[in-house]
Amino acid sequence: MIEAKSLTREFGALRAVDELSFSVEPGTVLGFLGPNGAGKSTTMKMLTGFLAPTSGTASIMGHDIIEDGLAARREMGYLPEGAPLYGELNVARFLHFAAEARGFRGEEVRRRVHSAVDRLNLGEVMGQSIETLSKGFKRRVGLAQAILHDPPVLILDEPTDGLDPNQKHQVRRLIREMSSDKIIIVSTHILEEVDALCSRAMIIARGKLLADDTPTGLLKRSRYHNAVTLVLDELEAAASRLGELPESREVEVRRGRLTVFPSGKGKLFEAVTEVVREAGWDVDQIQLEPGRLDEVFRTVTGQEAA
Ligand SMILES: Nc1ncnc2c1ncn2[C@@H]1O[C@H](COP(=O)(O)OP(=O)(O)OP(=O)(O)O)[C@@H](O)[C@H]1O
Repeated sequence: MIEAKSLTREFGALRAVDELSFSVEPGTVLGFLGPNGAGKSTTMKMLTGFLAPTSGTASIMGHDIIEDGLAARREMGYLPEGAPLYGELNVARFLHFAAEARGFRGEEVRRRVHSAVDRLNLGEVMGQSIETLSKGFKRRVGLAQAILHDPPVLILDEPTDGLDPNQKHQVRRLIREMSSDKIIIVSTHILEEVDALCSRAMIIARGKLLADDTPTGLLKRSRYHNAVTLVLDELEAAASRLGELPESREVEVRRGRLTVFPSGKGKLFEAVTEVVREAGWDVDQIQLEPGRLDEVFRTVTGQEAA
């Protein structure tokens, strides 16, 4: 498992990561979620040994990142922010080099590279230098490098950044496939990624851990959790009629939509559909809301935008 204990990093007067403590078990895809500058990349750099903590430490599969850094790094694959190093190398050469640096030799190097190339669909760019690749291919080469040695821990800094929708889907599927027995930490500011990928999410802002929950648990914190939203022509009439229901606490009309919030008494969705049927309104859409992550994110981080 991974265990971080009061992990802290200062840059001069700035405390980029502030006493972060958490533990993660295998079988988890943990999302680091936070606004720009929250400290996500800095935390990942400390876990992977690229940056020394100012104080605190962490252990990776029992190896302390400070006392036993090399053993800790052997257990990890790391996709840093941006492009892989050595832009002048072609993809095949870079991946062979990375496999050799991981200690593989001969046929095993070819087997490892072939398997990673296959999983990330890199066949067509093997002879191309990394610096001439599109952003999406660069990310996927970086990801191939991170999974070459099939490590139990993967630390992936914005793995889907720069990918088109098809590639995003493919990379998320790969991460999910690998997740059953690994610890995978991904950083993102894409909220849909949390829902699509993560079994647990930590919201970080200004270096501090502000929430640590499952995606469903985060959605439950939303004021829209279990609210009912309707799109219909008779907005005003519906707002006043539905606002009187004992099952409703409040109604909100925004951008042509009417949302009814639950009072906690009885079943709101059933009560609303009953009134709609009786009144004979022409309803285009009706939805029981799971909750809205963007609103939870704004509330938790106290900021306006993700
Ligand atoms: N080497 C450095 N020197 C000085 N300040 C730094 C350094 N690296 C990071 N910082 C600062 O530390 C804070 C946290 O940065 P970090 O890159 O960890 O944030 P992040 O959550 O990954 O943001 P983003 O989502 O934009 O990648 C920021 O204010 C950043 O400017």
